[in-house]
Amino acid sequence: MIEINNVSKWYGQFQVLGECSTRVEKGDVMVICGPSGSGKSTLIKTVNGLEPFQEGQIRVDGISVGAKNTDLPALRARIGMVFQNFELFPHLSIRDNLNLAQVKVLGRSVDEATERGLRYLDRVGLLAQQDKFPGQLSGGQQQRVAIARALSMDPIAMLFDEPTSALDPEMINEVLDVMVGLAQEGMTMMVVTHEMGFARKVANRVVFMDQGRILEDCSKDEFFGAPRSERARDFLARIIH
Ligand SMILES: Nc1ncnc2c1ncn2[C@@H]1O[C@H](COP(=O)(O)OP(=O)(O)OP(=O)(O)O)[C@@H](O)[C@H]1O
Repeated sequence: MIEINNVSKWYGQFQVLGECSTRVEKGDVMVICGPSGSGKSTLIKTVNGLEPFQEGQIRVDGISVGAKNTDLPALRARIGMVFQNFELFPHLSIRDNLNLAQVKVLGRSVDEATERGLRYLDRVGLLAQQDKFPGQLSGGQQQRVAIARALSMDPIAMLFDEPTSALDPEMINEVLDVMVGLAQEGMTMMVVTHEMGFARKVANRVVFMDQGRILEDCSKDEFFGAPRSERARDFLARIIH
């Protein structure tokens, strides 16, 4: 469903991604982990066209990403993305945050968009908040709205870029619980996270990155059991106590 082939990217002389290749099949839950600055966010953002790259190819459900004529709105309608900082529109109500892209990108009527948006808002437990504005919600609630907004576009896959790292500790689980539910329902997911508990619980694949390279691309059991690279062993030793 998502195919990343030999993708390289440079900022000037600095190579942020080096010949990265991996594949995500339907129903995969891939956790991407690695030290700070290893290129995880950059890699995930190349998948929906947010980060251009100089070499390699990416294909998402048959759409070629990075090619000059990529249909970015079509791509982003198929792939849901959830960011560290929620990226909700502060001046719009929660209901309108959920409606906007459905109406503008998918051409749904406001009634249809509202009906779908509220269904997903209910699913993340926030139906009662529909008239509020993002600033009136907690960080964990805002992130759940961001997930509901992405789901209301009927994505074929969801990308999560450190979705809990801007949250206070007591709010992390409410967001992870929604993500665990999605994974268990079979949603295809790529998740950049430091939450190794989440990875152990629901990932079926783990990619470990270091200095822009993919050093491990294996099953969860292989990764947590016996990672091949010394860098991954060091990383696990440092983050798992
Ligand atoms: N616009 C930019 N210009 C120059 N360098 C950049 C730019 N954006 C990111 N980088 C660098 O690219 C490297 C990879 O960044 P990236 O955010 O992808 O890493 P990451 O693994 O997601 O890190 P973290 O876990 O800290 O979020 C870092 O060294 C970062 O400083």
